Amino acid sequence: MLNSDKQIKRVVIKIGSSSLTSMHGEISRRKLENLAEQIVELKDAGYETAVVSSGAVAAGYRKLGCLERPTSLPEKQAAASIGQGLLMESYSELFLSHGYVASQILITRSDFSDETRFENVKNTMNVLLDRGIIPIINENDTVTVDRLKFGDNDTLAAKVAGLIDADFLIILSDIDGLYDSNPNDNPDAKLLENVHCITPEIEEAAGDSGSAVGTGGMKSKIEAVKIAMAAGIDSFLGKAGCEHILMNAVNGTARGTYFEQEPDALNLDDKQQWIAFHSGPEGKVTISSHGKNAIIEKHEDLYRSDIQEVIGEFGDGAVVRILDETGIELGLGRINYSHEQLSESGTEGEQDLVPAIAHETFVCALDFQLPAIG
Ligand SMILES: Nc1ncnc2c1ncn2[C@@H]1O[C@H](COP(=O)(O)OP(=O)(O)O)[C@@H](O)[C@H]1O
Ligand SMILES: N[C@@H](CCC(=O)OP(=O)(O)O)C(=O)O
Repeated sequence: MLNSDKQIKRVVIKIGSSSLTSMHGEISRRKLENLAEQIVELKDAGYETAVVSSGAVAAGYRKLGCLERPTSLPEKQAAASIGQGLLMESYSELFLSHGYVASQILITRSDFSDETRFENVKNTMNVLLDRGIIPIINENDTVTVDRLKFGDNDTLAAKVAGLIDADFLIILSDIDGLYDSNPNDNPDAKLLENVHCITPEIEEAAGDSGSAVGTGGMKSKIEAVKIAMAAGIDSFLGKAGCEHILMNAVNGTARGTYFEQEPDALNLDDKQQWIAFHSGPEGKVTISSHGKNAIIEKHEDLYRSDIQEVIGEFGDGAVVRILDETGIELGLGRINYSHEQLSESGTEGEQDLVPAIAHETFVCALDFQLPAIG
């Protein structure tokens, strides 16, 4: 049940492979029609909707000649290049029959880690949404290498939700919500209807995928929810195929799990979200207890004189991890000096002209559950 009075206008809907395809590696027309009708129901009611759709590999592997979902990267990429086209063809045709235009956006992680490309994707999506188009987003599977992948579309959906300042993230899966333990292992697992904070117990309960086509399992859905929460976006996790699940989800009455932050929770602004989730930190700095006190307790800038050790190589403007004297990670921030400049000694006066890390570019690990950043 959604308790807050927050107005929902812009919604990101993530649809997992199993919610779109049959067990035999083909698009399920019945499932897709049902989903398209539900998205149209939201559009007709005035919601702006962006869809993050998985299913490219699952929809294409059979036509590639594989009997089951392939595991090698080239075969997955080849399957995706078949399946993605088929998926888009179906989405376009179904939405057009209801008077809506669909568009395709394929992105890679490097499109998000490059600030200019990040802005471009954002501007493109905003134009599409403002004009009533339904963007269908997926990872550009055919060109990404494992090391540089988002990896799963759950976290991609949460990052897209943050990118376009969505009000609500709906994750549709083959299960009707988050259970207090993995239902594949425990038949007595109970559905959690409302979650306000991702606790270690929840992380523990979230297991891997139970299906032959899903990839992320509940683990990646919880990672996604953490990203959405940090951006101030509430989420819902429910089962695709249930009647009016999307409309009921935005109305707060659907069966499933609602992830809703406490009203006084801190949120990251756009620039901090980029630092936290997209940048890819390039090095580390260890700071003094004086610096720690300044940036964490007093919310002040950090100066060169507070930096005790520089680890790795980075240019000025890079995002770095900030550690305390004992090596505990305090957070991430944008550094205004290169590693070489920091290693040079300067006079006191020069050191304090430009802060090493301005407080507004600091993302505190104690305030936000920062997911592992690759
Ligand atoms: N605590 C849990 N609660 C619910 N489902 C869980 C949990 N832990 C693991 N799972 C598994 O995660 C699956 C959903 O993830 P996944 O198969 O990747 O779906 P999708 O293809 O929709 O992304 C569920 O069907 C279930 O088997
Ligand atoms: N980009 C991949 C999806 C990967 C993925 O996250 O799948 P799922 O766990 O079903 O949401 C594809 O389209 O096949």
